[in-house]
Amino acid sequence: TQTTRPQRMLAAVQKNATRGDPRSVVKAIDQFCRQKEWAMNVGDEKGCILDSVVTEVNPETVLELGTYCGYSTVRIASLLPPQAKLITLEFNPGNAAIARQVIAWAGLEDKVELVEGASGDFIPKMKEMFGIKTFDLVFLDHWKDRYLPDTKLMEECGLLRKGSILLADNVICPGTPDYLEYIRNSPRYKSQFFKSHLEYTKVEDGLEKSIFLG
Ligand SMILES: C[C@H](C[C@H]1O[C@@H](n2cnc3c(N)ncnc32)[C@H](O)[C@@H]1O)NC(=O)c1cc(-c2ccc(F)cc2)cc(O)c1O
Ligand SMILES: [Mg+2]
Repeated sequence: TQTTRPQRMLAAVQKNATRGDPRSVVKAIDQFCRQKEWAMNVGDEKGCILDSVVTEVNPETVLELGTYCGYSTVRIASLLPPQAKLITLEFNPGNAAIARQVIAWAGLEDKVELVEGASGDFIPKMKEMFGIKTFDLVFLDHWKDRYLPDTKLMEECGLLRKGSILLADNVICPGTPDYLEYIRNSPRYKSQFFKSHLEYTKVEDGLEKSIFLG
């Protein structure tokens, strides 16, 4: 029977990456996507920008929306301080199952809570489920038309504090026009655009980094 692309990606990790070595997992996925099959990971070019933001923020609490296969989860978790926690939401069960195994191969399962479900259902439950008061960093990489409603939901649920950072993938391609319009014009955010390219291609894309002003 036919395997899925996430399954083939996991097989490449298990074949080419060293257990417990997050950088080798990231490298194996990037090689798979460049040499074998394109996949919608944030990728190596935007991944370096992600790494620099994570390092700068040095967050204790991180929320990732849209785990996919766990590529950005591994990049982020590998840079977190010892007690830090990364909560990642993925509603496709097949993708969640692969992501769990990718995260485990990297040896990062203790830093990551993968929740299988939709962001809209789980964002309001973050406090009760994980005792999280606010998130220091949020990485938005899920359905592009959910960035705006989920940002408003996080505001309403009091999950953002003065200084919380939102980092959004794909603001050019596929694009998140309503989110960009809101976040760039709201007096409650200060935003910065990082020009880059769609993962593994020359197509223009970029990340939007926004700081919540309270
Ligand atoms: C949306 C996906 C990423 C994952 O997000 C999960 N998801 C969704 N909505 C929710 C939710 N509401 N809650 C929890 N999880 C959720 C899903 O199941 C996928 O696994 N990402 C993309 O579609 C994506 C697409 C492209 C892309 C660009 C050019 C093309 F020609 C074709 C595709 C590039 C990217 O960089 C992406 O990130
Ligand atoms: Mg993306």
